[in-house]
Amino acid sequence: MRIVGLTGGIASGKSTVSNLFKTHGIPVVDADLVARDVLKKGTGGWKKVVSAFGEDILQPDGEVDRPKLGQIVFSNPEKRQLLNRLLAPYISSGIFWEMLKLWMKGFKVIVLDVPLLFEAKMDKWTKPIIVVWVDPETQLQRLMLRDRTSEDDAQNRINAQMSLDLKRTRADIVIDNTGSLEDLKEQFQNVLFEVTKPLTWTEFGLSRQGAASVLVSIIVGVLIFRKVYSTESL
Ligand SMILES: CC(C)(COP(=O)(O)OP(=O)(O)OC[C@H]1O[C@@H](n2cnc3c(N)ncnc32)[C@H](O)[C@@H]1O)[C@@H](O)C(=O)NCCC(=O)NCCS
Ligand SMILES: Nc1ncnc2c1ncn2[C@@H]1O[C@H](COP(=O)(O)OP(=O)(O)OP(=O)(O)O)[C@@H](O)[C@H]1O
Repeated sequence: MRIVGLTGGIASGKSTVSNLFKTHGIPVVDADLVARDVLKKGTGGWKKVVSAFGEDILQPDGEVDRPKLGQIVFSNPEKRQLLNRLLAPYISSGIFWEMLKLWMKGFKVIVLDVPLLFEAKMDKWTKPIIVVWVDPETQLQRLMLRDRTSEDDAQNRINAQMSLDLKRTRADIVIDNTGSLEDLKEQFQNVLFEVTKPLTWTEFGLSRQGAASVLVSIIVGVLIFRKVYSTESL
């Protein structure tokens, strides 16, 4: 199985690119959605976060008040690191289960959309790594427009991540999303071509079909060995 890493900065356009992959039949594991699930009321992640941050971060219905928690962690690096530490094990196992489901369905190429791919050191599991880059001013404007936040809040969120310029140096493929959606779709065609190239032997071995071939080869090998051995001992 080929595990493609998709990352970038906040509001750089990862979800927009993810949607393009999905419309071309390539499944995407979205780390933001996994992170939402592990923070739902009553889950292990929720319990850890409530005991560390207190019940003040809860809405009247007991769910986490996400904007409120966001205000706290995006303006305070220590609290952000604490939240990351508490949720990281739940997020990684959530991503693993999503990948396993896709593996069992027989998908040969999947995309992991993880905003913190480098920060969480998950880049070592993915190849190629795609970074969706955007120029800083466009990023700020798109973030403020999408989340209807102030410039200060938006800048805090941007500063909470590794810089996009650094991320692009660690990419195999860079998508420059500063232009229009049409520009993006044009670049995406080349990306799709790269990502859907025939699998390498290692990638094939990691796919369900590859694992099944290895298993069948082992069974056939054992049967031949037993046949040869039993004829020889006659
Ligand atoms: C703080 C929370 C509650 C704020 O929720 P909110 O709904 O406002 O934002 P949302 O989850 O949609 O995230 C939006 C974007 O913020 C950025 N972001 C989220 N968490 C972090 C973080 N810990 N550090 C840096 N950037 C982050 C990502 O680019 C993400 O795409 C939420 O982001 C959260 O639980 N974060 C910790 C979990 C995490 O690390 N998520 C990233 C998945 S790898
Ligand atoms: N090329 C583009 N032209 C104009 N607007 C765009 C373009 N690409 C994305 N956008 C808009 O910019 C905003 C951010 O894009 P998107 O939500 O895809 O970013 P993201 O990287 O997934 O963000 P996050 O890290 O918060 O999940 C969205 O409102 C989206 O519609």
